[in-house]
Amino acid sequence: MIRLEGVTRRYSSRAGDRVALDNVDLEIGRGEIFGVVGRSGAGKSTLIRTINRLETPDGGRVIVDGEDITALDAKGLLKARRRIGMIFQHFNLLNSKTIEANVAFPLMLEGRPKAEITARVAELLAQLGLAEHAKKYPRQLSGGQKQRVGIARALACGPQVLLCDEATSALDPETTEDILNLLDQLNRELGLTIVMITHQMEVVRRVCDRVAVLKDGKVVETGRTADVFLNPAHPVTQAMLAEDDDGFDAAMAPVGGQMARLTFRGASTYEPELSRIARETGVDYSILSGRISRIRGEPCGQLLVVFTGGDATVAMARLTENGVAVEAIQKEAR
Ligand SMILES: Nc1ncnc2c1ncn2[C@@H]1O[C@H](COP(=O)(O)OP(=O)(O)OP(=O)(O)O)[C@@H](O)[C@H]1O
Repeated sequence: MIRLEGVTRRYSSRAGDRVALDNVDLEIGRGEIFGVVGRSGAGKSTLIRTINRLETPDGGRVIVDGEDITALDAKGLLKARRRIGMIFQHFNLLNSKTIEANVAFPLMLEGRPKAEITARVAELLAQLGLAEHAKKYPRQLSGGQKQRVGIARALACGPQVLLCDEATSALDPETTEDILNLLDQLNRELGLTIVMITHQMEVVRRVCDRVAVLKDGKVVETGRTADVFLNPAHPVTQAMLAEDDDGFDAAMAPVGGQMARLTFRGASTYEPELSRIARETGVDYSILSGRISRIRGEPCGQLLVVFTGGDATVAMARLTENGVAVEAIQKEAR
């Protein structure tokens, strides 16, 4: 659905040249929810803005639904943008206009007939639970309601793609959950392809099918969210996930024995494999840290344990045979 091929974007300033995107290749499938994460300044905003050409790349191509966005003239670009909606961290609503006028705005720009606009706006406001707010102004709404208006406006022209620029970063956790549920629902019901940039790992864990990690304008890691989050390969991914976790430092644990990280996925998450195998092999274990959660709906758990007594190597082999991913950790090496 969306393909970035060798996309490069440079900025020049008095302080010197800066490469915000460095030869980025990325493929996002139709109907996917795709997350882009990275530290501040990694190039996330620049990347998402090349998809609707709010940023024009210096090199490379951006293909959306078979069309080269980078090659379009002004008229072609306007047309293409109807297929690509966007929402923002601070909503970017027109504060002097009512909610219904905000949602009507892109349809008016398109010159649609008045009766059609009225009907479409009513439909969108009802769909997003905003009907009772139609005559209000943005300042009279909460952050979550404002983001719903942003989504209604972004959907007005019936896009295939929705770009979300830190769409939940200004919202409290409960409202974030509400907006993520809504995006999830729109993805399923409309088949909408969603690209979201965020610094909130929890947002990716909750809704993204796949994720890309950016560092210094380069994609350093990409894959299915569960694969990347349970087994992060790049140091920046590892660091961002560790900050998001409880910050537990295994090296500080005052225990001897064989330390291991165990990863359970799918149904095995709920099976008592560890205690069964410990009993059968005669090892003892202490749990140093643990987390059981869902990543994009898939149950998964990760435990950091120390095996003492018995033969830890046998216990780890048995766990592996039973579908648990086992990573032995050399304490000194951490
Ligand atoms: N208009 C601009 N002019 C000059 N440099 C820019 C401009 N926009 C972005 N940059 C630089 O490009 C790099 C990438 O910026 P970008 O905003 O894409 O990163 P980001 O990952 O979205 O960061 P943040 O999470 O802080 O928003 C940064 O070094 C930034 O300073």
